[in-house]
Amino acid sequence: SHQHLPQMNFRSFVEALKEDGDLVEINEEIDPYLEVGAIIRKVCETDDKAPLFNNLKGMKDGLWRILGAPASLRRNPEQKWGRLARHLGLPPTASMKDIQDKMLEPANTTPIPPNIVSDGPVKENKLFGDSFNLETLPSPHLHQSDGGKYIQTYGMHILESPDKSWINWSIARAMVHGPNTLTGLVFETQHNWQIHQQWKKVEKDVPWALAFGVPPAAIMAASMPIPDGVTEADYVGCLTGHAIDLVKCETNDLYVPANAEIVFEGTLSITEKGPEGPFGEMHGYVFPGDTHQWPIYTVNAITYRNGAILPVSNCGRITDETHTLIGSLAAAQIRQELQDDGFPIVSAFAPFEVQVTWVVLQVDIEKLAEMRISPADFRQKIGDFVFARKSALTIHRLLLVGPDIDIYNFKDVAYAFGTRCRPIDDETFFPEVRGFTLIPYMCHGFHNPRKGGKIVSDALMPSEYREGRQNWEQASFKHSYPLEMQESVNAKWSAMGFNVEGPF
Ligand SMILES: Cc1cc2c3c(c1C)C(C)(C)C[C@@H](O)N3c1c(nc(O)[nH]c1=O)N2C[C@H](O)[C@H](O)[C@H](O)COP(=O)(O)O
Ligand SMILES: [K+]
Ligand SMILES: [Mn+2]
Repeated sequence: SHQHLPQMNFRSFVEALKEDGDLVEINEEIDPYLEVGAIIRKVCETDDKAPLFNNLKGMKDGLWRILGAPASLRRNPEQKWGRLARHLGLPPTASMKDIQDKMLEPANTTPIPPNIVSDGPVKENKLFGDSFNLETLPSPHLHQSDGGKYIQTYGMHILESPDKSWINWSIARAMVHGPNTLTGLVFETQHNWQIHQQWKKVEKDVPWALAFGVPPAAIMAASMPIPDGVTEADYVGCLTGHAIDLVKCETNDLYVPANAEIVFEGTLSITEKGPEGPFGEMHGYVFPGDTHQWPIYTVNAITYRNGAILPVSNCGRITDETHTLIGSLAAAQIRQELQDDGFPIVSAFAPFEVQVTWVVLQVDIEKLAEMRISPADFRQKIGDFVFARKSALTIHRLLLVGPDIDIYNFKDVAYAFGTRCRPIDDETFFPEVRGFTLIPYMCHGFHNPRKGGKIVSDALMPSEYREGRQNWEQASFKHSYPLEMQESVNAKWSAMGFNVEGPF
């Protein structure tokens, strides 16, 4: 198949999906009120092709088409992660481990700063002041009980620290608030919150840009909790091997990807707030009427490409971008930080079946045995380290497993959790650490919504701690029969008349 260069722009990414047969173009008129959302939601729940809506009710002056489910799953098990792989120029058969390893390549390497250009496709059309109205643009109303039209679910917020030492790119939701205003989450410990705090100190509203349809490698970095102070643009340069082209905004001194589909330019208020939410979120719930006050973004200008495409993530029940990206990339970053601190962790993944509220950590049991550490001490050390870090903001359980478990296969994870982790005695509780309020058992549960509710569950067994080995065999086809027996049975499987399908 075509070996794609790292996707340096959103359009070639959409073309790659089309070439892969992973795109459904919808040219009949679709209503951005619920109909777009319903189609994207069904795509996410059935791992179907990405929908490209070319004819939205209310489209005007080329604003806008919509691409749904930009980084959700493919049904074909050989290409389960293909849509994510295409974000990074990896082959569509890449594994999640390949994708996480690729996203960690720039860690601890020299950054490749962006390339400043004077023009680009994103400058093909420009609207200023009252020549646009966010309330009449075809912004999608994604879930029936959402508090507003969530125009921003897969765009990239661009914020610069007052001292210009740090430019952060990140995804955070935002909904239409007025003709030229949005309200959106600015969540404590996130980098948009950290920078917002810095501008509060200098008592100035935050210069802001929101770029939609950015180079796919950029939106992956925007979704990843890379370290405080690291400029995502430099990280993306490492990721793709070449400097990313940026062009200056019309109305402020921020820079945006020159080939972005759409850019909003404006300010993020340090004083004004407005009603935001509820929103059908990453854990699969909407609590009708659950509206809160969050900061107001003011849009002063819109620039956009001809035929501009707005990418939309309609999140909720699995599987969508909040699972494939928030879970997987937080897990990758947690792995990196544990390894940098000398912990014997091989890989990490947030299972979709628990709406990415856990991270499963694969432990190198030979190294673990050399540490001569008790289970209680190891759990305490790991929990104290991880739960104090921003990268684990969204994670409430760490599950420790040995080498015979495929952490990307929940059947394997549940098998280990259900049989090797003795409730109470093999678990360590963390009631004092920062909690993730978005999880329903936090914000709508019985207890403190901001603190505690985190745990390390240990599915490592005594022989793994003491001898660095597993003193059992799985009673399974792969582990209870000599390899030649497995091979001979597999060789004659279909001839015997068994179903040729199957994971073997
Ligand atoms: C991929 C993706 C990531 C996020 C979100 C979405 C998608 C699709 C929404 C669909 C919009 C839903 C919303 O929950 N959302 C979201 C969010 N983080 C927030 O603080 N607030 C949010 O509203 N992240 C996660 C953040 O993007 C990551 O935590 C990232 O690490 C942040 O960047 P940084 O602060 O570390 O630089
Ligand atoms: K980020
Ligand atoms: Mn960041």
